[in-house]
Amino acid sequence: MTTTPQYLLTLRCPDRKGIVATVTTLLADQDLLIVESHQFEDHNSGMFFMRVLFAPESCAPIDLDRLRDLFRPIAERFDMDWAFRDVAVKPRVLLAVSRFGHCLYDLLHRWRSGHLPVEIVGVVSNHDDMRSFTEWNNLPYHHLPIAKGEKAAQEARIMALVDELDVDLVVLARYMQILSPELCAFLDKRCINIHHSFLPSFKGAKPYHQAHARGVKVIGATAHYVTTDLDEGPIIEQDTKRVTHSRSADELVAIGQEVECAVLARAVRWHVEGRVMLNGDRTIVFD
Ligand SMILES: Nc1nc2c(c(=O)[nH]1)N[C@@H](CN(C=O)c1ccc(C(=O)N[C@@H](CCC(=O)O)C(=O)O)cc1)CN2
Repeated sequence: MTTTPQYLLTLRCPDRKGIVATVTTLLADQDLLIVESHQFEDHNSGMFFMRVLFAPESCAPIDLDRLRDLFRPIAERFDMDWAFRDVAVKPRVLLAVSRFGHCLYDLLHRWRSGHLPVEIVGVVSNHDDMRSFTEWNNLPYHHLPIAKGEKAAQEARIMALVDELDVDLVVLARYMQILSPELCAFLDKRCINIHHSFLPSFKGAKPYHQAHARGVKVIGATAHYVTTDLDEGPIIEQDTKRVTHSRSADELVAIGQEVECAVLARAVRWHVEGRVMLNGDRTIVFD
């Protein structure tokens, strides 16, 4: 059964009268039907954000470059940062993992079940633990260990892989290495990490043990874009789970894994569906 082609417009610009009217008039003039539309004005920054999913009335594919040419004068008039994309073109995703596989298993299950609109092009790791599971999923496994003092060389191989595989998004699915400022800059706005705490609490490598020592009654997980400042990147999604005094640190680890998987999967899906827009050090999520 052929599905109607769908396209996405995302934009941000200084807020002023007539943005929505002008954008939707152009789409209507081109016989394009709006399927879903979200907009938000940030009073503090005076910036306006918009996401429009649209489809051709004719149900026939459109010439996206022609639409871009028609839209460009509008974008210049409103000083927009904008992008059109064909929803059928799936973003190419590279997953990164260390020893804990729960987020990797979950993402690959959702992908194989058709619940994640991406093309997973491989898995990279500084350990060999997840090779068999990855290759069982018919995906290439790139084992890039970090020899003492060789972090820069290992990161250079990661950057080369990202270019070779034409990767649109790197997902740190419990990749337990701190990325250098150079790698963060190379992956700017296209690298999502799952941190196993309800940020800003308990940054660093062992948040569940920190949480247990603090005696918290709620634990959680946070998906965020990766920046040089550890666990400080713009937050995309968070969730929590109540816990009691009776839980050991290891039990918190087990309870938290469920939350990590759900939070990371939502953040990745929203990112690849163009539902996440950066607003300074924060995000706007049109879910
Ligand atoms: N530049 C960034 N790199 C990474 C981030 C980030 O936000 N910015 N997030 C981490 C993931 N993470 C927590 O979510 C995390 C990973 C690793 C560590 C850490 O201290 N690692 C040690 C080595 C630990 C080991 O070998 O097991 C280290 O790198 O020296 C803290 C937090 C991913 N990277």
